[in-house]
Amino acid sequence: MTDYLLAIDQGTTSSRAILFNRTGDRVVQAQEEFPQHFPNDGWVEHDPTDLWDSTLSVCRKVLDKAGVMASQVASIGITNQRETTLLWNIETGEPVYNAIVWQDRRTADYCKALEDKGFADIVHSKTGLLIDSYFSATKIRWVLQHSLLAQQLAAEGKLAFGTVDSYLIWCLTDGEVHKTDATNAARTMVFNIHDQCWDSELIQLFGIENIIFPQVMDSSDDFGLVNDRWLGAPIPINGVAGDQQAALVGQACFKPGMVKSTYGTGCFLILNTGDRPVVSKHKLLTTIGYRINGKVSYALEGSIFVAGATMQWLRDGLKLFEDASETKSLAEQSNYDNVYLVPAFTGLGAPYWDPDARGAIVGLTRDTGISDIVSAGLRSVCYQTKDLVDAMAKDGAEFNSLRIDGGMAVNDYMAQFLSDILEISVERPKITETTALGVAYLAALRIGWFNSLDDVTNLWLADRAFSPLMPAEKSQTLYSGWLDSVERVRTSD
Ligand SMILES: Nc1ncnc2c1ncn2[C@@H]1O[C@H](COP(=O)(O)OP(=O)(O)O)[C@@H](O)[C@H]1O
Ligand SMILES: O=P(O)(O)OC[C@H](O)CO
Repeated sequence: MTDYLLAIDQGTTSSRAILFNRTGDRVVQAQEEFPQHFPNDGWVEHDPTDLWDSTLSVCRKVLDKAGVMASQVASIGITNQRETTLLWNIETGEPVYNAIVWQDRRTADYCKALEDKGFADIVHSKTGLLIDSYFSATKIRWVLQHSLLAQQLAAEGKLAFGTVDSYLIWCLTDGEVHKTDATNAARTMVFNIHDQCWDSELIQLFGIENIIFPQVMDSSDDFGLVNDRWLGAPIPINGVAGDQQAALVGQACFKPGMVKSTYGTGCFLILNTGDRPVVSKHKLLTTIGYRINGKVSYALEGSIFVAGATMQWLRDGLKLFEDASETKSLAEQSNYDNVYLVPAFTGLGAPYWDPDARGAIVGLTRDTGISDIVSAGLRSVCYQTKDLVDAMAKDGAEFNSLRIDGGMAVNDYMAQFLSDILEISVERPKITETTALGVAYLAALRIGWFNSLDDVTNLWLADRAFSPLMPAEKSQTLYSGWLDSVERVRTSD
């Protein structure tokens, strides 16, 4: 009897596997962190072997812990950090360079030059994205320019590109399958989100021809069989989605106007816009929410590069506490409102898009203490969310509740302050690992465990709702202090 779904969540700082049962309950979970490499200012890399080894290891661990055999797993779903770029030999699987991570800013100058030459409109109209080093295309170009092996393989027609999902699918199927899904493809800056195909004009613009791009599938589809040597049985892969889009599914945001915000390493606010790709005038991204049975649901996205990563920096860099779970009680001890932490460690994302900005702590006085800085760190995530919500409002999207999830969402101080600053209700679901849950649902849909997305809607359960408690006037004063602080670190308009 195949009673389980295995969700793989390959994130920026850790790989996780979660085993779910038929009703979407989490049975067992395993997680492994892996090293981050920062070879230069603004550069962030992962060793592809770490991504693969940690993924395989957590899959084996969950099966082991649960006492479940691979033959009892009906299907696998893969969700992943998006945009992160890998290039490998399609015949041997040997990567030609480290994975260049979404946060990496090494191609910022090249992106600026493209903008100056007037290419922003064509890129935006085809991909829904702004020209930025965040996305895969210019990372691919960088590897091609700096790796002789990559050039040689490209010339021989053997150089494969993929985001993390494709690389893991390639590894899991022992090189049999080179596929991705539409949500991941939509983050590469060479995928036409209207025609649903790789765009040859953009591929030429970025000078990344002669590369083998993965076949683009629905998010709920057939992605091949895991080779039985890895887990002990040939399990099919039936769900694939970028982690932020998987969270949209896990949060059951299926109606146009529904919105979720996921707080992991970064924070990503995604609004479902239905079958209509909405074009932002305020530097938000148009992207694909999910594609099921060939039907695309579009979304509007605001991307913040640093959310939970601020907590990691306060813990590992400043050594202010030992565990992120201490931050709630620390922040509650703070009596100061005027300390602001602007976590622009790798520039600022939406709606500023300023890759050269760097972080700052503003408003320090002689008696500022650890609790004030921790509280400023948690609040910075809420202020940044408000930046996104305001940008969406200017684009005509107003909403009166927001569903939150991700590692940071368990923090009640953060959730309450978020509600206060946004002046709307903030809802937290019972399962905050909605990313893994979402991709498990996508797999379940494909294998017939669910008939439609309505089944997912029926499973969504609230844990707690937070309503605004702060007087609106105070909330607005605090936010204007944030805007002033951001102005101090910005390098461009
Ligand atoms: N109780 C907490 N309060 C605040 N931040 C937290 C808490 N628990 C975890 N985090 C932060 O959440 C992040 C982990 O979330 P996760 O969704 O696993 O991220 P990712 O998928 O990006 O690796 C870390 O950056 C961590 O610092
Ligand atoms: O690793 P996360 O959860 O912060 O997600 C990373 C995003 O997918 C980057 O776009």
